[in-house]
Amino acid sequence: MSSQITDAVVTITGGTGSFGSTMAKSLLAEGAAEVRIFSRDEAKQDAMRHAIGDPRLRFYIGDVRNEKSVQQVIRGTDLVFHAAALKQVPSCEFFPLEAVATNIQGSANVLHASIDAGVRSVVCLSTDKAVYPINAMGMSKALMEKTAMSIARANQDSDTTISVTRYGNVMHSRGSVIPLFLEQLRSGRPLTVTDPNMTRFLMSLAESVDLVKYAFSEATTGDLFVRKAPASTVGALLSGVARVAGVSDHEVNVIGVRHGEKLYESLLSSEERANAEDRGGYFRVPLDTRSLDYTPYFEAGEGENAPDEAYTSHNTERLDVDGVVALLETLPEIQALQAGRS
Ligand SMILES: O=c1ccn([C@@H]2O[C@H](COP(=O)(O)OP(=O)(O)O[C@H]3O[C@H](CO)[C@H](O)[C@H](O)[C@H]3O)[C@@H](O)[C@H]2O)c(=O)[nH]1
Repeated sequence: MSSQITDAVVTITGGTGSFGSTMAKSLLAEGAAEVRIFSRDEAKQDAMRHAIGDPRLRFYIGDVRNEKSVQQVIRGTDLVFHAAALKQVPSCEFFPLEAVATNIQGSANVLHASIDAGVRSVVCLSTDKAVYPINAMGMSKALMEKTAMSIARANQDSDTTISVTRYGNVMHSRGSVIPLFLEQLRSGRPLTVTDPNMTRFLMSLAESVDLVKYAFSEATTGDLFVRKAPASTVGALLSGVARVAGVSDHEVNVIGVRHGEKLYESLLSSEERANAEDRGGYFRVPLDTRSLDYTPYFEAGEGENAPDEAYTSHNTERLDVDGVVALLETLPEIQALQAGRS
């Protein structure tokens, strides 16, 4: 794996986010020749430049919607991690065409530019919200996946391997529920809980970086990878967060399910799971290589595997409060919080 990174030129689209900066540090530590950060916001780029301070880190202002800017950063690149996206459920709900432009059309720009430039491998980041999508963010990510797969199918003889990774909620990510609960506990406000029985997959940022690297080193073009992950109810998560914060007595305010929100998430649909290869810690769903012959879709059966049960946050390994606490205590942010208290 390292040998593929050593001396490589890597582009990370949407590279100033928490995924991008963690991945960039890891690539630099593994001996990448150059890591190109492609994003829209010069202030975030400046902050990252100061925080990491490595001359091999190069910054490109641009937008995945703008083909020219994408072509410019990708020229001369060996590997691409495509993380740029509109990810917030409400903003995509209000502005779905913006999600189409960035998440679907922008991804197509990245993929075409990568093939044209002879990039070795492109990994596109997707989300559990793309499975049985109910909101515009998930729908646009589902279509990004389909776009990636159709471009992979049409370019199987090219030098470029295209793959997709899907992961669920990243614990303690910006704007997510764990920092919100911590802030509510710190300020003595009631904890706002949507539905204590709702479940979510739990994954750390380090694990999401591992999944993307796994896809990069293992993929045949058109593969989709999912990392198996435990889940918990929001009720158990809340109790776990309170315990690591050292708060035993707190008020809970049940606010109800938010717009566009599911009771549980799925990482694999039932059809995908039936066709998935179980690789221990990961599932690999290979490309459906059917040609442009429409007949098998409409008239003939193909003896495919019968649909299995979907892989969801309701039926994966379920952590109780002790399990949630053990997982939380592996996060650097929680370790810093606990160190500050002792
Ligand atoms: O005040 C709150 C906020 C959230 N939750 C619950 O906590 C869980 C996690 O909520 P997050 O907001 O952390 O994560 P979401 O699954 O809702 O989705 C988040 O991650 C997505 C990426 O997958 C998008 O970025 C999205 O906009 C962002 O909210 C959910 O069950 C939610 O109902 C609460 O109980 N109380």
